[in-house]
Amino acid sequence: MKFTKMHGAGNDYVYVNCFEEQIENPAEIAIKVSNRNFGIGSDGLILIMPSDKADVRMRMFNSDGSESEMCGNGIRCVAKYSYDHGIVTKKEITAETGAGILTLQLFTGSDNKVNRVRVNMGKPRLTKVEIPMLGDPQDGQTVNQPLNILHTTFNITTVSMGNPHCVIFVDDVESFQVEKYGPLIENHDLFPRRTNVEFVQIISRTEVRQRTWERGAGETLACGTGASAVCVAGALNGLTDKKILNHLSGGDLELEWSEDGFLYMTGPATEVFSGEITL
Ligand SMILES: N[C@H](CCC[C@H](N)C(=O)O)C(=O)O
Repeated sequence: MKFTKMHGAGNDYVYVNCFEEQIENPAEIAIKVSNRNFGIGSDGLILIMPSDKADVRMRMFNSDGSESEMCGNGIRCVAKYSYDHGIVTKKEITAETGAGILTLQLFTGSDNKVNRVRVNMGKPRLTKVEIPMLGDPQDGQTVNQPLNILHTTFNITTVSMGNPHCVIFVDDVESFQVEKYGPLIENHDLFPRRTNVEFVQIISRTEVRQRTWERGAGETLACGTGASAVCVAGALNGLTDKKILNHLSGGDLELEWSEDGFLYMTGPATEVFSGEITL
């Protein structure tokens, strides 16, 4: 199988060009190639596919083999690959994802290769049914609600960007035990399809620092849908403005929850190397 290794702010995936390759068992391949000792090493597998609804289609699989509806860092790299390798020739393209058809603006460097992408991530979904999460649908949005984990009470705000996110604001994110609490919340009964978990320290009304425990992948260096959810959660809680700079462990993302209701994410996309692997 031919592949290209790419990352968005350190959130790294193995990409397969399915305009040229056919992948029969993506979940199994995701587990195998993601292994950082016995495989290629990545946070998961992303397929770049033809679409009859958009310029390209993305399917995304976490390192545990589970498929997600959307991947923010991944879709920027899909756009980069598609332009750099001639699948698309325009600098504004559409991509079919599990979260709907998204519009992306591509920015190139002096080498005419894409290095930054601005994604219209769509509108955040805020009802319990849309997250999805248990609870009375009549209760409306989940903003700053208590959740007890191991005798500690966390105040959670839940947002879907097509995939579920549970956002928790903490005083000191660097010292926070992400690996202790992340999996307990990811797999909590409250979330029938599990959830991604974002731990966020407010730096100012326009700047935050985020660490992420991802559904199906563990702690990653960045999470684009998670950063989008954090932008929404910060505004809903009155802690941030609707346009923020998010410092993730692997790099920075710019987020804006615009007046039109759409969430815009802007960030880097980097190609590391290409190769071939016998599975
Ligand atoms: N683990 C996520 C998918 C990857 C999201 C993240 N890598 C991003 O950049 O949005 C989930 O199962 O919903």
